[in-house]
Amino acid sequence: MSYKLNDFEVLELIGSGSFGSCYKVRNRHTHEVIVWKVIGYGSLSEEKKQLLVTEVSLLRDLRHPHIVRYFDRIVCKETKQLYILIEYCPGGDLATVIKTCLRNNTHVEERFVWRVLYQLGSALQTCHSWFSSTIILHRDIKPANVFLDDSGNVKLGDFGLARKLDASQPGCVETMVGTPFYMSPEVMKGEMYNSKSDVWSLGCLVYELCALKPPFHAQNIKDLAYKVSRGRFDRIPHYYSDSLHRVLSSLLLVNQEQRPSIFDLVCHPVILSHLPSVS
Ligand SMILES: CN(C)CCCNS(=O)(=O)c1cccc(Nc2nc(OCC3CCCCC3)c3[nH]cnc3n2)c1
Repeated sequence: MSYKLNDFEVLELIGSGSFGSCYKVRNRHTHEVIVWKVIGYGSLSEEKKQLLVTEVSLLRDLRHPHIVRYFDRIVCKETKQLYILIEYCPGGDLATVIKTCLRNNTHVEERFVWRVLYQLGSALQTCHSWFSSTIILHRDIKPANVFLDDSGNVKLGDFGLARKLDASQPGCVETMVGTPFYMSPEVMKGEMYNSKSDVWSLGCLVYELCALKPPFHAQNIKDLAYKVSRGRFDRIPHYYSDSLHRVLSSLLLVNQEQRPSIFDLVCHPVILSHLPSVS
């Protein structure tokens, strides 16, 4: 079914990003609450228009319980705006969770950390799977791109920088993308971004969820690159278990050959042992 703008009532602005603005809207007929991202494409460069087309086409292909669901898009030629209709996540984003912990001097429960690790790992497994004959690299995994539903489950969003890799030419896409603090050693060295770079970023995100700061931080990209290349970081706080520290240390191995794939991660016995028992 294709929608019209008038099928929706705007409830509130959730926030704005480099792409445009994000609104919470209600379907006037079904009363379903969703999000629409409004993107003005009139002044976009051809490259940015391509990024936009990429995000929409990727989201349409990706169906997973831990990836925000894409519903449809509406093009308004008069105003040169694209409305991307996406699943609303009432729990907000992990960036807000981290800020709240810092403000209240609290920390995230280990049970939740394992849940985030497994759920984002299974979302990335779908992206990195070959069955769809392409590999999708998210390339901008960060707390502000991970949202919570109303049951405390996480959903990976914002595939604006994602890229499809043709399975016949496996491996890589261009370099130097994503959040600098989460940039992997290989990307810092100017090598190609690949699926193990997403694994590194996942390790940085889960580390930050525990320590409330990224594993590698510096005042400038040169010092950051040096720290990342050495791969040394403080242990997560001692109220988190050694097994969690060991799993995070494996995701943050400088040598990408030694770093587990997303498939290794989601099948790892220690991850599976922390999943809620099915009653
Ligand atoms: C970076 N944040 C601190 C911004 C403050 C805004 N609060 S928040 O923590 O995101 C928040 C609060 C309440 C509900 C939601 N739900 C939500 N938000 C999305 O995107 C937010 C948008 C992302 C790009 C930058 C602007 C904000 C969704 N995208 C798909 N489903 C979405 N569901 C988010």
